[in-house]
Amino acid sequence: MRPMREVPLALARWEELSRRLEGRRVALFLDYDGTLTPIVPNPEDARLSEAMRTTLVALARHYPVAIVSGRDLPVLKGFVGLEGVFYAGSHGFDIEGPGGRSFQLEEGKALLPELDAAERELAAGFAGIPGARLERKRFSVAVHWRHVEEVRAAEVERVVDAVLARHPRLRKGGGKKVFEVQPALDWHKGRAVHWLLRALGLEGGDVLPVFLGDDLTDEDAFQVLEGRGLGLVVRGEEVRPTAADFALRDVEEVRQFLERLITRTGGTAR
Ligand SMILES: O=P(O)(O)OC[C@H]1O[C@H](O[C@H]2O[C@H](CO)[C@@H](O)[C@H](O)[C@H]2O)[C@H](O)[C@@H](O)[C@@H]1O
Repeated sequence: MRPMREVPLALARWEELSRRLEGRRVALFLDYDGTLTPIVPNPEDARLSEAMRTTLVALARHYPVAIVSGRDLPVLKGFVGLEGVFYAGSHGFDIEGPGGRSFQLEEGKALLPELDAAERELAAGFAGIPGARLERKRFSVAVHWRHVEEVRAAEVERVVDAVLARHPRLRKGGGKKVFEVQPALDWHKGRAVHWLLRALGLEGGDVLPVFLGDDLTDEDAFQVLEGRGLGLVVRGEEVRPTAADFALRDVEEVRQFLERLITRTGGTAR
């Protein structure tokens, strides 16, 4: 891990980066919010731009592509809406892989009634906090506090912690002005990337998995790929430490990076 600002910018170091791709079969794993779409005030407004959609269509012709997100799987598929791309929702607990193969973590399914109970308790707890908003995904409940008054933000976390104290088999994750209440299991985006690589028959040493993401939950994937693949962090204004190898400044740089992958000479198509 190193400070975000010390991570070299991918586009500025393109020659060096593209040498690491040479002779390898590249597989792409892309986060959604903050990576393919800019962060916006309301989750339902985070729509893919036409430019990014066009880029993804071309990308998927050249490389295996999976979108790995904290979003609910059906919502994610609806937003992206592309065939020939694989999808992992609920932070990797709910996957739609190649050949119609799907995966839902069994231990996670067993905890769904507990998640339902926590969701009800969270809703009751937030009744008195204007701006707090719940977003239910199959395997997690996002507690958005972006629209909560600054002075009351700590109250949101207290409600989440109180609910979790009654549900020790659930845990709290973090993100951009959001807490995620999810099964306390050893499963995350990095494990989902492994599952997808296996399902795609891409476990060999000639394969280079490349993960692009902007948030804390993407760090699990960067760590899993350390020494094995490449991690690119979309850094925005953030200053936290990261395990990523390279950085991109924003969503537009993500698109430019993906375009370079499409057009690079000697690229290893699938
Ligand atoms: O793993 P991701 O694809 O990055 O999803 C992470 C969470 O993203 C969404 O929330 C965040 O983006 C919203 C839209 O820009 C923003 O309004 C919100 O404040 C952010 O926290 C999504 O709503 C969550 O379900 C995802 O887990």
